[in-house]
Amino acid sequence: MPGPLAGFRVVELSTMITGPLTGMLLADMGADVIKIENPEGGDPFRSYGGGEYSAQFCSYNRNKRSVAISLKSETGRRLLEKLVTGSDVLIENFRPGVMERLGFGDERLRALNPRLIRCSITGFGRGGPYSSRPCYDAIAQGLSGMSSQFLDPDKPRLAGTTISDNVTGQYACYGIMAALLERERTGVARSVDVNMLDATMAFMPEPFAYYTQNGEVADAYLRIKNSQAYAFRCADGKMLATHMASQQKFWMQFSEAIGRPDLVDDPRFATLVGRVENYEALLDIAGGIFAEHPRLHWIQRLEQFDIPFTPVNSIPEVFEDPQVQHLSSFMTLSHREKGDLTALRRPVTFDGSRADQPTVAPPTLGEHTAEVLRECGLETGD
Ligand SMILES: CC(C)(COP(=O)(O)OP(=O)(O)OC[C@H]1O[C@@H](n2cnc3c(N)ncnc32)[C@H](O)[C@@H]1OP(=O)(O)O)[C@@H](O)C(=O)NCCC(=O)NCCSC(=O)C(=O)O
Repeated sequence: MPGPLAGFRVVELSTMITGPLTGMLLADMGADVIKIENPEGGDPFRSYGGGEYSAQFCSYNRNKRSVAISLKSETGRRLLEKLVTGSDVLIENFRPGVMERLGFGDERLRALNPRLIRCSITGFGRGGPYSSRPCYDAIAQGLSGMSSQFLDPDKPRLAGTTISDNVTGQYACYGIMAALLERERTGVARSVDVNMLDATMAFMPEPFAYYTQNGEVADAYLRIKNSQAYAFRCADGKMLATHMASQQKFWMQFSEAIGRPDLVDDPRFATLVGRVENYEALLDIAGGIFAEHPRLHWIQRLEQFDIPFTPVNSIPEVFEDPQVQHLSSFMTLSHREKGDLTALRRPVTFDGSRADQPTVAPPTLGEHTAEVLRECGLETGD
């Protein structure tokens, strides 16, 4: 595999999003990631929507190898033992206690390979009153206070995208990278623990700071007002968002762009604080103006006046967006049996080039079982 982590081996015992994302972030950097799956259907994410190659599963498992083997069988245990001995990192996102029951608790792992960096992802940590509960994205969003931050207090909504899961996977990767760097320098391999509750709170430090420093809760509406973000519906029904930021020059240019230079002298809107206080009034005035022309008109006009703005793109529109096309953000992965698949590229490039981006399609269940067993000197059924 090309990439800066080429030569590092990772064993991934993970399902759904958190652990698989962590593994994929390392695989995207060139690590050899071996995902061990329960032969009974594999990662449950595979069968979301039927089949074993769902869009959900494919989003988090490219550039990996899949081994389908029961870790409760003799061969499975021997394989894991060999893999642990020859790997740099082990990622698991089971509930606390599962690794011990499988016979691979901390002490055993350390004894098998003192250089192994073990990364454990849990819902709530390895101890404490909730530690044995099952955890999914919605649970961490609710417990962390994140759900309460979404507008309507009578109907708190979950963020549609799986923010807690994805953020946890990224923090786990951050921990692993730091541990790897330290191990390379000092020879000491540490255990990395990340839990979804802490990760989600760490992702949104502002409401906690705002509450402790100002004694009140800044809800999402207040934050939008403070951030000077506006969304408008244009004449063709399409949405457009602008950001006035804190800079006065953008406000002046905006007033000109919408044909209302007089607003600059309006005392309600003259300062940032005024515009926050009179957010609704400004939204009404500008909203009426945006409703007069289709979105394309406004895109051209706001660009001409150097306003920070964006169309609120639908997912199909993202593919068509000229900047997304310029960045080549998507790539095609080809699988021998499954055909072509469109996938996002790694969002990090080195030396201005995409050349070291690994491009292996997600594996089918057990695609590499025989290959990995052979590499470990084992035969199926041993
Ligand atoms: C996701 C979970 C709720 C799933 O709960 P469970 O299905 O009850 O799994 P557990 O982790 O408790 O236990 C896993 C069991 O599978 C067994 N197991 C695992 N792999 C194997 C293989 N290869 N062979 C045989 N048996 C296996 C393992 O030994 C355990 O058995 P026994 O020892 O016999 O019990 C939980 O794992 C969890 O809370 N994980 C931590 C937080 C997390 O990452 N959540 C998912 C985020 S993704 C997400 O939220 C989202 O998609 O949305």
